[in-house]
Amino acid sequence: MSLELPASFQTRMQTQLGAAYPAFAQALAQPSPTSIRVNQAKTALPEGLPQVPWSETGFYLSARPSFTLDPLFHGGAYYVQEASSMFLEQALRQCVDLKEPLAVLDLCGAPGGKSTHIASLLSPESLLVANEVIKPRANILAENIQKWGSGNVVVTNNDPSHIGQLTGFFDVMVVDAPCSGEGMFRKDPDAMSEWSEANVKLCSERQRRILMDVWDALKPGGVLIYSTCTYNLEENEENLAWLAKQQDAETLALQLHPDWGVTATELEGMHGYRFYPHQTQGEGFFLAAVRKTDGEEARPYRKSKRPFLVIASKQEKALVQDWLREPKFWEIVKHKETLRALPNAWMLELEQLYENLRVVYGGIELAEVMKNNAKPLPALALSQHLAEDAFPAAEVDLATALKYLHREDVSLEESANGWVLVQFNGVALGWGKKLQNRVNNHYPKEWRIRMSLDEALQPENLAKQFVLGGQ
Ligand SMILES: C[S@@+](CC[C@H](N)C(=O)[O-])C[C@H]1O[C@@H](n2cnc3c(N)ncnc32)[C@H](O)[C@@H]1O
Repeated sequence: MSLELPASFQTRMQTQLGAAYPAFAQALAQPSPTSIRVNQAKTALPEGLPQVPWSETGFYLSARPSFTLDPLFHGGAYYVQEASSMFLEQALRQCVDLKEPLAVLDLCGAPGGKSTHIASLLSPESLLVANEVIKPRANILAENIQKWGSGNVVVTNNDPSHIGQLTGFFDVMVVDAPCSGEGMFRKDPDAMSEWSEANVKLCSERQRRILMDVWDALKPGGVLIYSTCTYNLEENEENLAWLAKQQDAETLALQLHPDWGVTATELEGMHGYRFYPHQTQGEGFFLAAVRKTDGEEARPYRKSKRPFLVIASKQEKALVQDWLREPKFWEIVKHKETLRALPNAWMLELEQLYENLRVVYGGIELAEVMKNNAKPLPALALSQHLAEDAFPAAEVDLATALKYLHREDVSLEESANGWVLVQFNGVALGWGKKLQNRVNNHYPKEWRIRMSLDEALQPENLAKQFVLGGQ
């Protein structure tokens, strides 16, 4: 495969890389590597897969399987993520004390690669706000957050300028900015057809606006991690140098292992890290960690008279009290018919978020309550916090798991009547309700597998190995 790179992009890269340009161009003609990041809260790390060097839970696959046909993918046991972007892990581990309870923002969150990664790295006592400005993309982010199952995450759908009004709210902010996508050319040829000099300029200006809009929401002393998947200086080093002129900001140096092949860069005292496909096994990527050296502290938040979060009644709480592993950790709130669990320690901050932002999803959606009856919701099935004995589980084979995820009728022979957690290889997929002579499939319509399963259900295909060794 050889890519027809835009002429002025080639000229730019020749200037930037000099003698290394032919190796770069050659690497772009190779297929892009496939990698996944494993959710250790749901499954063990695989044995025998080559590791992404800068991530403890990142692994390369030798080929790209049909992830849609792997139930563990739907169960949030792993996330398919480009390897270079997993370098975020190094920035967080090296610049932030992850044992502390932190308020963290992922500003440009959809579809959720970095948000799910951050959620796994934070302590359970932390709070992550995963934001996405484009509504349909915010819904996809919310779906992936529910499947990952962390619980201490709120998904919002706001413009950076709205979030910027939460002065001094966040200890850490990740800005994985929309960019011209030069680093994605071999993976996503559409990025190449949309590339132009004018678009690079437009992206750079938009990134500056985003950084300025959200800056006030970072605490003084807090860390902002800026990343793009593009190579040009305008969207990377030049933006950081510009930021340092506008605000009290300095970059933090990261320790690199020489084997990683990551390139350290510097412009006007601001440091960044570059991933080139001829030097690292991954796509093009840029990252810098910035510390805010001065600025306004958070103002004390005064709850408004009408609370935005309504605490559930004693009777309502009693319906779900045995469903979570550590009930004391959570506060149960009610909105319309829905009961949700939110981390107790963050209720004041959550009140502020619900008052000021458009919250698409928060905490763990537990149940819909009707006439003193609680119907468990999909997010609870996929939650890392579901109490083990709260519901009977039915382990199903691959064919049944796929039919369940396709929203077909399935039979769960062994289980008693009532709500049953459908699971594959020990990973929960969702709810079934067993009645006298049938099972109601409660997998959400919006999440169902849409492709035909005819071919996948052929015995020879069912026998194939899956990504994490299940079958
Ligand atoms: C590089 S993608 C984020 C990928 C994501 N962090 C992940 O790891 O899965 C950039 C995101 O920024 C969003 N975006 C576009 N314009 C924006 C703007 N003006 N302000 C903030 N975000 C924007 C896009 O919708 C897109 O989801």
